[in-house]
Formats: sequence, structure tokens, C-alpha cells
Amino acid sequence: MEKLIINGGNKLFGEVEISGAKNAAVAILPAAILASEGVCKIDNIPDIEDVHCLERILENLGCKVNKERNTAHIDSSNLNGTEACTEDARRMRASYYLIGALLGRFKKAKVDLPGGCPIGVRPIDQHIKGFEALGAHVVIEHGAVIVKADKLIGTKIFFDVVSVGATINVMLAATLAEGVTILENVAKEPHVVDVANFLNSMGANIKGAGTDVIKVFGVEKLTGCNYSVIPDQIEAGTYMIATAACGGEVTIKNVIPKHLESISAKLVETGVEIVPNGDSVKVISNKDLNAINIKTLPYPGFPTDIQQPMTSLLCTAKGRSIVNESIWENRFKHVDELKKMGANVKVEGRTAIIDGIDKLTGAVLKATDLRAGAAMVIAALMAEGESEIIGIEHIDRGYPHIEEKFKELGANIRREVE
Ligand SMILES: CC(=O)N[C@H]1[C@@H](OP(=O)(O)OP(=O)(O)OC[C@H]2O[C@@H](n3ccc(=O)[nH]c3=O)[C@H](O)[C@@H]2O)O[C@H](CO)[C@@H](O)[C@@H]1O
Ligand SMILES: C=C(OP(=O)(O)O)C(=O)O
Repeated sequence: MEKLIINGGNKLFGEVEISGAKNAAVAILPAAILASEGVCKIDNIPDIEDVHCLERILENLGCKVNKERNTAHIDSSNLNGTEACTEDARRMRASYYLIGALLGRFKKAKVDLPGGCPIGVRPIDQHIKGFEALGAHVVIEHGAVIVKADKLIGTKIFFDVVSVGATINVMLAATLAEGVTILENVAKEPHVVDVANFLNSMGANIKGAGTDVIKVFGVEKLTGCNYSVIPDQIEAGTYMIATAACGGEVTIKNVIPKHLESISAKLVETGVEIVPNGDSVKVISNKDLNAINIKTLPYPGFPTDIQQPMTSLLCTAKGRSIVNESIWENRFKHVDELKKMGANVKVEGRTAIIDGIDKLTGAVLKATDLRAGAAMVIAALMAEGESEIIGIEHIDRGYPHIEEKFKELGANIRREVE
């Protein structure tokens, strides 16, 4: 078992390079299944456990996966497997994209129900609704989703809720369907747009990604392409918040500042200075921070995935902050850990009420999910004294080399193997 040991109190200075986006990469890798000819060369793949899981799954299905540093070459031309019923598929969330990709290419798939962060009920009814509307027969048996279709035919689908996963998954299935598929009430997240751009580079004809309505004009086949994954909005936000919370001056490099606007706006409200410059943003934090209110929302609103790290920062902001989590009903598990550090936080349903205190103090902390882990790291960096964070396999699902990146910024952090 591995753990992180952090001695808090250091300000952060320097530069940090942001990796490719987890939630784009974990959809783009399964999307490469749709190429029946040629090789997909995909750059800027983050070195995280969810990506490693998907690479193993793709190889088991019969894809050739060659990896050089952050570039993957994926050849799906001889892929013939349509079943992914392994521990890897059950562990991560994004294995659900294998269903849409395999259904699109082979008109059938059997994939174990996904795992991912335990942040609430995580249904896939909207994915199923979309597959069925395209003409697939869907059943869930023995913990696996089984989909089959004679053919897929484009149609109009109005999603009941705005879902990142359902939007991308149905888009994947529809690329090779006959006719036009119109997806309404879709998610607009940057990773939705990135996957649509990747599919279009493979020969798909998708219009409207980034708006409420996506139109997928079915094509006969998709082929290999060259692509580069967008930078990770949530990893960038995490380093921005850490800098704001610890004090200091850090340039966050390889970002798309537009994707960070909702996070930057809230940090500015706390009293931090944010200076965008081309593909980087500088965070300058040199005074006490103010309390703020936050409500998580689908893009372009404040992202739920950055709510937990932000809660850590607010523990020492002056005054009362109110954080409302509107996407997931159980995304405050990190609060119990913050209380061990002295934080004054009360959770009422989907709202956390945070009364800022002078300082957090180090403690033994447990990461219960990916962003709770990021919240623990930030809290430990802010705190007086030593903290030990266990459960860091959750952090490794989504943050590449977190201890090395923070060490470069002057943090006192190390990984230990027990
Ligand atoms: C791998 C990945 O990209 N994970 C992200 C993805 O998760 P994920 O794709 O699971 O999240 P969704 O956008 O689908 O979920 C949003 C809301 O819709 C509900 N819902 C979703 C699907 C469905 O079929 N039925 C339904 O009711 C969910 O319960 C939730 O309340 O988007 C979330 C919201 O931005 C992020 O927190 C996750 O980091
Ligand atoms: C919730 C997250 O991930 P997943 O959906 O993969 O569990 C996340 O990235 O914050």
C-alpha cells in the first residue's frame, strides 16, 4: 500500500505543466475502436491509472496498443473481441464508453457495469435510452450490459438529464449509424467537444458539439488519424486552488484559459490574482482569502469535479462559505477528513457550510475517491505539521505524478510504500 506524507506550510512557486485531460482521454481511447482501418496516433495522453486500465482492456479486445511516453498508437483494424468483463472494466467509470464504441463498430457488446468514484447513485439509464432509440436491444445480466442490434438507425433523442457519459456514449454509437442522429439536451463539457473533434478527425461527421444539440451524420467507416488530447481542466484547477490556498506564485502551463473561466472567477472572488497569458495562467496569492459561495453546475458552470479541492481552500477563508453540490448527492465524504484537521464544516444534504478558521493541522487522512484525494493533498499542503494520506490509488486514477509536480513547486511531499 502506498501513501503520501506531506509537511504543510510551504508556499508554492514556479511552473507546473498540465497533462492531457483524463475525462477526454478515457473516452478517446475507446473511441479508437471505431477505426476499422489505419492507426490512431494520440498525443498528450495522461499517465494515469484509468488510462492504463483502458490500454489493458483494448489489448484484450485485440487492439495493438503501442505507447511511447505520452503518445499512444492504436491499431484497431484486427480487433475482434466484443466483451469486456474484467476487473479493469468494473473498477473505472469510463469503461462504459466501450459499450457505445463496440456497438457502433460491431453492433454488439458485453461490458461489465462500470465503477468509478463513489459520489452518488450513478445510473446509466440515459445511455441505454440512447442505444435503444438507435435500434439496439439492451439487457443487464449478471452485472454486465449486453447490447445487440441488426443495424443502428439515426433518430432524435432528447436526454432527460444533462449527462457527459450518455452524450459521448450515444455519439460514439451513432457515428456509424444509418442516417442522422440528433441529440438534444446534451452536455457541453470541453471533453465532449474533444471527443467529437477526435471522431471527426477519423472521418465522422458530427456538428454542434459544445452546444445543446449535437447532430451526428452517419458515415460508412472511420479510419486512423493524428490527434492531441486537450489539457486537463480539473488538474489545472487543482494546481490553481493549491497555489491560492498555500500562497505563492505559480504559472500553470499547457492550459486552455477559456476552460478555466468559472474556476478563475471564483478564485478572483476569494482575493487571488489570475493572469491568463496564451496557453498558461499565473496564480498570485499573497493575502488572506475571503469566503465565497459556490454551486456546481454542468459546463460552463463551476465543475463538480473541482468542488472538493475548493472546499479545502475555503476551510481557512475569512467568513462563511456555502458550497452547493447540484450534480452528485454524496460528494462531501472529504468533509469528515477535513474535520480531523480542525475544519469547521457542517454538511446539510447537498450543501456544505464552512466557517473559516485560522489554520488546519496535519492528520492521518483517507482519500475516499479521486477528487477527495486531491482535496486531502491541498488541505495537507495548507496545514501546520505532518499529514499522511492513505487511499492514494484513487488519486493515481486521475492525477499524473502528483507528488513530483508539487515537489517541483516547493511542497514538502513524498510517496512511501508500506
Ligand atoms: C469519466 C467521466 O467523464 N466522468 C465524469 C462524468 O461522469 P458521468 O458521465 O458518470 O456523469 P454524468 O454527466 O452522466 O452525470 C450527471 C448527472 O446525471 C445523472 N445521470 C447520468 C447518466 C444517466 O444515464 N442517468 C442519470 O440520471 C447522474 O446521476 C448525475 O446526477 O461527468 C461528471 C459530471 O460532470 C463528472 O463528475 C465525472 O468526472
Ligand atoms: C468523478 C470522477 O471520475 P469518474 O467519473 O471516472 O469516477 C472525476 O474525474 O472527478
